Amino acid sequence: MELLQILSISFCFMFFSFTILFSFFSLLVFVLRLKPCCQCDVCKSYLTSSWLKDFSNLCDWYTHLLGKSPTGTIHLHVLGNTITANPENVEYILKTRFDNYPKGKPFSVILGDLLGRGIFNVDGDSWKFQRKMASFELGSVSVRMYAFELVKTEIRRRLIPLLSSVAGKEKVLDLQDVLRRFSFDNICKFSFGLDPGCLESNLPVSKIAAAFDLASKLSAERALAPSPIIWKIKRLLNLGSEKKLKEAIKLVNELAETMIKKRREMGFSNQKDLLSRFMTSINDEKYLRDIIVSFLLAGRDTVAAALTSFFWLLSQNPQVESSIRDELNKIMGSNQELDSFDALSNMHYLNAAIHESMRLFPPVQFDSKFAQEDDILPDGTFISKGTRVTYHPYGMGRMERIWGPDCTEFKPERWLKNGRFVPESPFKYPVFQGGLRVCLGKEMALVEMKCVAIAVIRKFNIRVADPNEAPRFAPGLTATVRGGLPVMVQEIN
Ligand code: HEM
Repeated sequence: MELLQILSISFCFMFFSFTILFSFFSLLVFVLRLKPCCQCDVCKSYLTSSWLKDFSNLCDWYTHLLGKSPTGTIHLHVLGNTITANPENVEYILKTRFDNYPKGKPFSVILGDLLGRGIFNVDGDSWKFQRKMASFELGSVSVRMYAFELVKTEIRRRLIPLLSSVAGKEKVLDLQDVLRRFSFDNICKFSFGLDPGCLESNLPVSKIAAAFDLASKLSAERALAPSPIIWKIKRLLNLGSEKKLKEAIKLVNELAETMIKKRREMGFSNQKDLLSRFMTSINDEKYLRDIIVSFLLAGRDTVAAALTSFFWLLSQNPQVESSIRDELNKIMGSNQELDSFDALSNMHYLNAAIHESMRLFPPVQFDSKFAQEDDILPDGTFISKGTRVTYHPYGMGRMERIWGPDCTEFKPERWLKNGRFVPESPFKYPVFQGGLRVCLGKEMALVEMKCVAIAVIRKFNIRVADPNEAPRFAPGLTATVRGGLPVMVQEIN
């Protein structure tokens, strides 16, 4: 007994000594890695957060710096991050030298606990395999029709009744929350054939949605730290935000496992959803869980973010809203509901308004890669091996040299030629990324956004409760407005 006690005391002593030594050593590495000698204004401003005096969003400050840079490229030395808003550089990174700019290990470590080996977090063969499977599924017309029907059902059964229930009642509704619930239900139905019912009229608390939100927020916050050492120590000691992250991921895992189990019980061989397709060729439960989580992330927050800023912009620009109404009246006549998928392709003005809205408010505001080898970007910027290279869709959408002097105005007309929508180069407008890893859900997302826009604009006037307040974003993997988007709803007679 005594021997056991002595052994356990010695073990505890050794464990704590090791932890303290490790923490001390890590702190030393952190201080050295911070490059305190970098006294440039940008780094000082980042470290002291003094940029907050002039800008309410980090991406607005970056946009300002990118606009001032003659090359459209800036450096945040303390983060080892080169940020560019130069379309030639973006094409070079995403297409020409794709192999030299993978997601890289630092990124996959930051998001690894949440995303595991899911498509967003891997390079090489594992990425190729998932991309091939998912693009086969998402690329076919029949699948888009299936998505169209699912979205229409969610609109008819849940979104419209919910908006009608608050219409004209002087009641403030958080539209961002409603849209997140809407897109969560859709992506779950589409990807897994299961309906979480988040947009039921009593707005139930969804454990998986809440755990998922917290996990993606805390994972994204890891990337904001000047050194990974801090969160790694916290993770090792299971402290603070890392403790919360671990708990949230545990819940996500449990619920994802339940989804896989349910799908198995229901049978998957004849189903149309993505999970069933993957289940026919993958037996590894952990891998299936990672795929599920990646698709939730891909399809939920992005669409909700895009629609939230779309309705904010419409409420600031009523002339755009009435031009959309005119187009809908012309194409749909007196029909309240869109009956044919093909009619969407004739709505050029609506398509232009949606693209224009994501130019100013891209759901993915920036995206980083890591250089495999030393390189020189087309604008002459030297990139050393291991550097984080970030392209910045938010900044790019607001660059005068790309979009002209009216770049900050919301003008769908800039996308139209003779009344027809004309797309832009994905490297000038990398909202869905571009090159070899271009978004696989782009067409589906556009269908979903158009269906919501049509249904809501034809039936309601949405007015933002505080129209003078510009969106302020919370740190996260996708753009999320702090405090949501409080709106008032009126039904059109
Ligand atoms: C407005 C909505 C959307 C936007 C703005 C958007 C944007 C993006 C961006 C920027 C990426 C690149 C991310 C990276 O590599 O780091 C991406 C990748 C991806 N997106 Fe989307 N997305 C949207 C909706 C969707 C939807 C609805 C789905 C699926 C149902 C989807 C599926 C994917 C997948 C699977 C990838 C990974 C592609 C790869 O790595 O090869 N996206 N998306």
